[in-house]
Amino acid sequence: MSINPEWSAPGQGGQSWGDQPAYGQQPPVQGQPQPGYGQQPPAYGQPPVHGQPPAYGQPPVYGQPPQQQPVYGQPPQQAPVYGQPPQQAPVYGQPPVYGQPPVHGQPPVYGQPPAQGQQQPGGQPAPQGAGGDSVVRVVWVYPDLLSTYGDRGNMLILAKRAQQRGIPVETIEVRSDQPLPTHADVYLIGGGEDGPQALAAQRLNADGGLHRAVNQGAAVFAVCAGYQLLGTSFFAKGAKCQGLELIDIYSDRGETRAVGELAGDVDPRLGLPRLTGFENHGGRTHLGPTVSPLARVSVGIGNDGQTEGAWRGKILGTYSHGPALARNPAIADLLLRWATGYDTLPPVDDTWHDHLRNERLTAARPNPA
Ligand SMILES: NC(=O)CC[C@H](N)C(=O)O
Repeated sequence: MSINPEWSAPGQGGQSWGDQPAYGQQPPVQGQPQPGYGQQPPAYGQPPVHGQPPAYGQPPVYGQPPQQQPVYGQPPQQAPVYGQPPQQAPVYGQPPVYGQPPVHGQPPVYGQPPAQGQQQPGGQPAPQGAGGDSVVRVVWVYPDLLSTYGDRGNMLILAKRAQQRGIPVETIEVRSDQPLPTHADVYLIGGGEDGPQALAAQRLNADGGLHRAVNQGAAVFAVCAGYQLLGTSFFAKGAKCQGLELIDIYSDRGETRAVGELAGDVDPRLGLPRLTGFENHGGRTHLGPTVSPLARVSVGIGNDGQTEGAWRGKILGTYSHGPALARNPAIADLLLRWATGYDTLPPVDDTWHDHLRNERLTAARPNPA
């Protein structure tokens, strides 16, 4: 992936929301199936045997009534009867709603069977993540080098929120002396001190697995040191280090260390509530024209006191620890939607996340205007 060498100077470029398409309007990633009309829900378990009714949880067979995929915490819905019209007719031009069959041209909703008559032999494959099947695979990259302020929680929250929806999920922790698997759907990279951060960047560049995974359409969520090393360069222990060049950012050092609460209003195209987190970093990050800031800072420093984090496609970086996905569960759901191709996920109980968010956002002291 090439990076535009003519980056704007800090504070001049990449500071607007840019013209990236919003989620749901992203251009297709090469080699990735696009969810749409006539697609099947993800397959679970074994393929059905010819002449046998499909077992619970298996994909529907053409000519047989599709069965409802169960959703954790939801009562099973009645499967449509062959020869009978579906109970709810899809409405053209309406966004998909959980509990309704998929609409032509719209991504399907997790847990819904295709509507009767939409099932086509030889149709499009089911929406799926970069791993090529219905299991969402989450790799936690180098926890032996990059894991500060509870970054492990990001993996736990992501897995928990998948399980709560009945989405099969596999978590894989990959140490820095192991090759990085390239078949996963989401890669999590945590924060770290300068020395381990520099070593992690060297090893990730030598391994090449993260680059291959991104080219195959995997999502990346990176925090602090992990965020900095996604760019072209960063500073560690006073030395300029080569980054992964996966996004159009670079980092230098600030005059002071940024330590404390971090909050901001997220790029509206991502459809997320306010960002909240804890930051502790010496680096300052500058965005080129091909990435967008994740948020506009209202509390703390983030990239440079104005913007915080960056995103492009399915790569998202932030200075927010906390862990970030415990404080911002909507980001976890965004990653799950990117991984599964589903536009909508069933809601889950966010009571404790909301308590945490309210408490932290209330405690945070806004920057002077
Ligand atoms: N918390 C972190 O990940 C720190 C990142 C980096 N070492 C810095 O100080 O900027």
